[in-house]
Amino acid sequence: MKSFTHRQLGAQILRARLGDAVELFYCSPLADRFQGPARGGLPVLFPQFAEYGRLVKHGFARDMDWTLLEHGANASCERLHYVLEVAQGEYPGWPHAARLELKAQATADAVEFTLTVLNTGPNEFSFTGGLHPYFAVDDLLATRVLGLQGLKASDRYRPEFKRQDEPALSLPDSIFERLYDGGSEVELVCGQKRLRLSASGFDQWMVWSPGRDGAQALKDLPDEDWRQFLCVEPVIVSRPVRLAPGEKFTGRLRVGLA
Ligand SMILES: O=P(O)(O)OC[C@H]1O[C@@H](O)[C@H](O)[C@@H](O)[C@@H]1O
Repeated sequence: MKSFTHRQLGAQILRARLGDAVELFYCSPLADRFQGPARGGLPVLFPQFAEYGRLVKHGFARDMDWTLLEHGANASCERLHYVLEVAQGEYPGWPHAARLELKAQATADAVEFTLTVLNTGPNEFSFTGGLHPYFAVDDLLATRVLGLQGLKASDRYRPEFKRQDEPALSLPDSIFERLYDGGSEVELVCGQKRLRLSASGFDQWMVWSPGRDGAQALKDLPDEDWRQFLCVEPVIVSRPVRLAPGEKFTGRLRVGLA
């Protein structure tokens, strides 16, 4: 089985296939022209989500070279295992030590991503972050996210929005950024493609799309490609995870057919 295309920088999975035919992720065709994380696939965000803190946007883990510990495949399964050891004092502004591991596993009916964070230093620390999948869709404007109904939400561009009342979320052609609180399982529906996303450990979903105008501001994304993906991200934002020395966090995202 061959599902994953990946690279050491950020342990970023660029492509993943579910079964024989379903491409899970969008990845920008311009990615190779730019340094840093690719616009697409599955970036890992740690120890800070976006600009919710004083560190660099989305934290430093996506800009560091991880070590590939294992990559194995047989007829029914493919496995990847990356590790990042962060030594105390290595990253300015973050005086802690941690071992991050990203494991990915593809089988015929699901692809699963597991991020663990182990505090390897002498002091407690807290972090935010998560996984930032760019799910490939045929047309963002025909895409719906189900399973968010009743959840509290905060919307960066519509501060009056507080709760999802409609059963389905549909996306506009303008920039969209909404953080949903809770909800361990959602469905992403676009035409024939129906994906079930199940998360554990992470306790919020960030739904993000740059929209038509936002895409023009992103140099690493062709202007018209904003319609080809939607980010539905299992994250930790509002309630940072605290880890005592020796404690470990586990966050998981499973993607299967709905
Ligand atoms: O361009 P970046 O740094 O990869 O971030 C993309 C987007 O990622 C989303 O998770 C954030 O909610 C947005 O605020 C952010 O713009």
